[in-house]
Order: sequence, then C-alpha cells, then structure tokens
Amino acid sequence: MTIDTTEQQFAGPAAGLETTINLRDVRKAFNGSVVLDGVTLDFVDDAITTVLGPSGTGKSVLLKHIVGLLEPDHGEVKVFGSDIWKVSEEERYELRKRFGVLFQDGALFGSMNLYDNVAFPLRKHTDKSEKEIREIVMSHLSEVGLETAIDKAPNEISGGMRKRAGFARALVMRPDVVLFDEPDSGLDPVRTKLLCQLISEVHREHGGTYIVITHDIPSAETLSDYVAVLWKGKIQQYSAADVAFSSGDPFVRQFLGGHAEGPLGMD
Ligand SMILES: Nc1ncnc2c1ncn2[C@@H]1O[C@H](COP(=O)(O)OP(=O)(O)OP(=O)(O)O)[C@@H](O)[C@H]1O
Repeated sequence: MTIDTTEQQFAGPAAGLETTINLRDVRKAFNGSVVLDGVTLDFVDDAITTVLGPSGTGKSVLLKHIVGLLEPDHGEVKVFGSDIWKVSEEERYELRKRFGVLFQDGALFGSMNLYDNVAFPLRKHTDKSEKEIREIVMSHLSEVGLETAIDKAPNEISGGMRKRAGFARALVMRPDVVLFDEPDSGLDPVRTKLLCQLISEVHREHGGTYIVITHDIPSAETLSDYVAVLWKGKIQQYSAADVAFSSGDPFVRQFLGGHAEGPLGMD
C-alpha cells in the first residue's frame, strides 16, 4: 500500500483508532548510507503490531527511534502525543518510563539472580517497600512460569527462560508500550511458539501497545493484530495481519510466504 508521508492524519489501518506512537516521515542515514527513508507509521493501542523485514533492513534502528535512543535526521516520533525530541531531557526520561523493552537476549544482569533482575526497575524507579516489590515480582515471574527459578543466575537457565525473565522485567513497571526486539532469536520453533503464545496471553490480560520486531514469519502469524513490512528504508505494507498475509504485492508475498523467487535477492 502507499502511504502519503505528507499526510498528518493517522494513516493506514490505524485510521480512526486510538494510537500511542506516531512516526512521520522518519529518515535516518549512517555515514551516508540510508537506513530509514521516510517511515510513517501509527501504532494502535491495545494491539500487537509486528514489524517485519529482511535482515539488516533497519528494524532495530526503527525500534531505537521509537524508544528515543536514536534521533531521526528528519521527521518526527510522537509518543503519547509528544515529539520525543522536542521535549526536555527530563520529559523524555518520563516518556521512556512508559516503555518496557525485551531485548534479544533478555539483557539480564549476570551478577543478579532472576528475582533481583526483575525487582531492579522497581527498586531503581519507585519507592515501593520490599514487601510490595515481592508481590509484583512474584506475580510477574509466575505469569511467565518462572516462580520456581527465582534464585537462578541468568547463566544457569536456558535462552527461552532468559527471554521469559526479560519479559517479566519489562512488565513490572506496568508499561503502556512493550517493545520486543526479535523475541524469537536463538529459540527453537517450539520454544518460539510457546513464547509467542505467552506474549499474546499477557497482552490479552494487560492490554497496551505491543510492538514486535522480527523476521520470523510464524511468530508474526501467531502474534500480530497488525503487520508492518519494512524494506529498503520504507514501509512496504501496513495492514491488519490477515490482509498482509494475503497481500498481492510481489515483495510482501515473497517475504511473508518465504519464497526464493521474487524481488528480494541475496543482497
Ligand atoms: N549505530 C549505527 N551506526 C552505523 N550503522 C548502523 C548503526 N545501527 C545500525 N546500523 C546499520 O543499519 C542497518 C540496519 O540495521 P538493523 O540492525 O536495524 O537491521 P535489522 O533489520 O534489525 O536486522 P536483523 O534482522 O538482522 O537484526 C545495518 O546496515 C546496520 O549496520
């Protein structure tokens, strides 16, 4: 589909829906090499949107723009209505607190057990008592099935468990937005499916805007309410998941179908 990047109203499937993050004509280049070439995208509240695209196409760069870790060369990133680069450093910090992020490897502190890892954001950012913290930490660790592994160090558990612990930690501050950077990386297909089901269940329970970056098509099929496909710096498709998966666009059809034939080659 074509999205008019000069259009300031909500575009695509988000039209008329409540949105929490709005990207307008976001451009980013590194050393002259263009990665994002005018990305316009509105993320719908209370939905899971998957951002799909081939390796090296800029999905992680996009995610870093959403969370305010990278500043666009051009365009704007609005989070809950505020342009994240036009507000003060303090306001940006407050906005970031509304995000939970699950990084590829869970990004756990190696020196802390799972309990302390999950408690960390609460101890750092709130003045809750240890009793209150314990209640929150245990409820989230049991939500991800890790209530019996609280004393384990990250290097004593499997990659799938590390991701689940990272997910629990991403949830403890009750984020309005949860970002997942390739939650499926390094997991076998069964663990991937189970993690995706867990993400869907938790989303049903808590709501919010979930944004999942991946190049794994089965994960996208399990998770997505909406699908955005990024390639060559642009959003090639943004639609409800069922529409994306039956798209007639040659690139989208090739990529989502996993076919060797089509416009996407080895380069
Ligand atoms: N800080 C940076 N400095 C220079 N180049 C960067 C930087 N961050 C990303 N890039 C480049 O931007 C391009 C897109 O990278 P990115 O990690 O976003 O891709 P991706 O779509 O997430 O890939 P994958 O699916 O393999 O993780 C790559 O060519 C990468 O080398």
